[in-house]
Amino acid sequence: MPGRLLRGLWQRWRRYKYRFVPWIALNLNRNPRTLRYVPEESKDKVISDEDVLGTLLKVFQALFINDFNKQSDILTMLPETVKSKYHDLLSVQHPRVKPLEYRHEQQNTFKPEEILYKTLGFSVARATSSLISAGKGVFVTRGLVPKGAVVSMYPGTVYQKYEPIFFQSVGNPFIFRCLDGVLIDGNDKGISKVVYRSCNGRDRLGPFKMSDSTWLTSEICNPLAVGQYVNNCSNDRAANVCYQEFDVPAVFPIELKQYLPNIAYSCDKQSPLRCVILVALRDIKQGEELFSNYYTIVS
Ligand SMILES: C[S@@+](CC[C@H](N)C(=O)[O-])C[C@H]1O[C@@H](n2cnc3c(N)ncnc32)[C@H](O)[C@@H]1O
Repeated sequence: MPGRLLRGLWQRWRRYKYRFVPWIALNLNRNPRTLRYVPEESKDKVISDEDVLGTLLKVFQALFINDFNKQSDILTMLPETVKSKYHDLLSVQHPRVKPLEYRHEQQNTFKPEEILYKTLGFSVARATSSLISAGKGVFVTRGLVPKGAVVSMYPGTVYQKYEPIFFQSVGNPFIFRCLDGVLIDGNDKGISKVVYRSCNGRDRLGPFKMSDSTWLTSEICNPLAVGQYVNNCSNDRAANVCYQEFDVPAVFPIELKQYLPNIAYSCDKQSPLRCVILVALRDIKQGEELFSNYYTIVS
């Protein structure tokens, strides 16, 4: 009898794909309604990888064009076809400025949040959570997030299952666990910050940055990279976003990698870079706080 019970518990634990380990240990019994069930791993995705890629490229391209006068080192290294694509995009967005003059002109750049709003029709930012003693949260500061939109990204260092994370994980509520056991450390302080910065420096290829580290500062270049601050839903605050994993394809433009807020802990070139994005589960209005579901059960 105890054997059957233990086996049952073990099977349930194996099916249980936890997201935030310390949080689950403390809160599972208190908040049973915050569990999210998905039928099988392959059905965990709410939107297609193509849609995720399309949105990221759209936002990153807009950020790149907005930063155009700071991108000259990168532009000189790009093939002519790619350069002319950006010049075309630039002339559509700034019709009165000739591309060659552009680098020398004082460009009127917009803030990244403004670019996000112009590109996707909404912006998001961190602020004190509407939940008592939940610290910071993430809010829709402008516009409307339509159902199915990529609303945020979960930044951080990506660890494969077998890589050492013990010291970074002690007392760290920002460790996110993917369905396949890959971990993402989204803490912007302490040892986690040092590790991310060091990996970011390691992977730089001349003028090409392979990831963005500005999410560790108050001047964020990629305005989507605030997903680690999204709080967990509760019995009276239903989840309005969910996590979705996304592996960056090999065809991802090298000049746009500077906006990816994730980096691999070890430089194993075999596996694609894992990112986690947050997708809106319904239309989310200006002023609303984002709530995700920290627990996912795959049955
Ligand atoms: C990934 S962090 C989220 C960001 C956090 N609010 C902050 O300001 O650092 C997870 C932590 O946020 C807090 N948190 C998340 N959801 C919560 C909720 N529904 N109620 C209270 N605290 C919450 C818990 O302290 C949890 O360990």
